[in-house]
Amino acid sequence: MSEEIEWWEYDDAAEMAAAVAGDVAFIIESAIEARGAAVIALAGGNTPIPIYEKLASAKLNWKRVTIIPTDERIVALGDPLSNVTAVAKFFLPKGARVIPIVPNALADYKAAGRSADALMQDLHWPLDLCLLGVGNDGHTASIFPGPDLEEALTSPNGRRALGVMPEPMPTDAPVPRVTLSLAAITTARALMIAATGKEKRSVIELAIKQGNASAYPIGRALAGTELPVDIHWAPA
Ligand SMILES: O=C(O)[C@H](O)[C@@H](O)[C@H](O)[C@H](O)COP(=O)(O)O
Repeated sequence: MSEEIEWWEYDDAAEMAAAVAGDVAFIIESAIEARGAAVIALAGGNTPIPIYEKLASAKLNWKRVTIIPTDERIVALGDPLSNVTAVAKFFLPKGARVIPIVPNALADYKAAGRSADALMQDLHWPLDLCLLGVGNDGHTASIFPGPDLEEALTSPNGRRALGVMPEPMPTDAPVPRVTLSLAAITTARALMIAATGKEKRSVIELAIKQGNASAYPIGRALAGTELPVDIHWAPA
């Protein structure tokens, strides 16, 4: 269980974006200083977009930064649902290496997961940062309830990614996914959550109370890390 969970509350999403972008920039700089490069995973979805906008204006040695999405919807690159496409828009022009974890929208989601996992073996682990989003149903990255939940939660450390068929399908993006495993998330050197709205806040609070017994994937992520975790929150 994370020893220290700290909530950071903001007046609005813009204020949150500026603060989180500042923290992420600091982590990237420190990693470059310590190891010559930074490898980070960034959440998909809509909430972090203003954060990425701010972060992209930071003066960093972007050529030394590798970015992967924490999870990807299995759609073609360039599709409006593609998480890496949204992230790449901000950071490719800066010179960062943005890696599509699902370069080809394979029909077999498990094969897509295996291919993402193979691709990730070439990266430097652990991640310097994993920035997580949360769904109103308590999912994080693409660790969703369904037939692959147990595998996502319990796969061993060396398994970085897997395919997931959410059940029920999330209505905003009803497609199978590839996600970082819980092990890949919780072994990151820094873990951060960015969420907005009362509903997500209540889910996270309940998940923290439930700890390792939580049915919410975000609860399992918080229970599975030893790191201090910052939860950044703003009203919707
Ligand atoms: O691909 C995805 O769906 C995301 O990576 C997912 O884990 C996201 O963080 C939450 O669903 C919150 O999404 P919103 O920020 O859009 O509410």
